[in-house]
Amino acid sequence: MTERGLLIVLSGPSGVGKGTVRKAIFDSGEIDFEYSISMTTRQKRAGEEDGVDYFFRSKEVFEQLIEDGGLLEYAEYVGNYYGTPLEYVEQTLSSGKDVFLEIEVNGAKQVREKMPEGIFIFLTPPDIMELKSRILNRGTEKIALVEQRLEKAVEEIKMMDHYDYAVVNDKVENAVTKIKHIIESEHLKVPRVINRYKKIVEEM
Ligand SMILES: Nc1ncnc2c1ncn2[C@@H]1O[C@H](COP(=O)(O)OP(=O)(O)OP(=O)(O)O)[C@@H](O)[C@H]1O
Ligand SMILES: Nc1nc2c(ncn2[C@@H]2O[C@H](COP(=O)(O)O)[C@@H](O)[C@H]2O)c(=O)[nH]1
Repeated sequence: MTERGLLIVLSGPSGVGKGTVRKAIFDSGEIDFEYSISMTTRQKRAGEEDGVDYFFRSKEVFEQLIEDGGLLEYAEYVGNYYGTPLEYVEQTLSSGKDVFLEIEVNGAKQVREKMPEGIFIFLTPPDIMELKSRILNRGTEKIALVEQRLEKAVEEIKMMDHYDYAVVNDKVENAVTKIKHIIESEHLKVPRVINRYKKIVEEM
């Protein structure tokens, strides 16, 4: 039987750098995982592509998927829905590949309840002013929305103690190194290693 992949959940306030760090880990080529593309009802930003950055769907389609049980988790975040399609996550983990989720805290809490074997990492900014300047510099949100996201951020940072690991994203390379170590260590945990040996012995 194929060993189930590892579920890696990266949370943290909007603008902290989750996407930047995840892409840098992937581009390093040292850690293999599949990124779970989320679904959202928010408007596409300039440069974003459907099926790459998100599955951009209407509120009606999203609500139907909730009703059909098609989401592993979902949350409403500053006026829009965001959620993780269940089938992709389940199939990919079953095929033995690691899956990486990049989601906000309420969604992560739901995943913790359903898949407690996952690793839950909280990415935090060095301070709130740095977070504000990252969101502003990204230039994707109007000022009123930046303020709303910052208010959310304060609440989200208070939920850090629900996570297994906390990583400060001061410099991208520091956060990348730490998260790579976390993932590598999880793969070295005894139950996983025993499983791997079992498979080798069975194939002998
Ligand atoms: N360590 C860092 N130092 C300075 N700037 C950073 C750092 N990490 C990310 N950034 C910048 O901060 C901005 C936000 O990063 P990014 O979009 O990756 O955040 P995010 O957490 O994925 O946001 P969201 O949750 O809203 O999608 C980007 O402009 C990115 O280049
Ligand atoms: N609970 C979930 N949160 C998600 C998901 N995909 C993204 N997100 C988070 O939403 C906010 C806002 O994202 P943005 O793209 O509008 O800046 C941010 O914290 C994302 O991480 C998801 O599937 N579920």
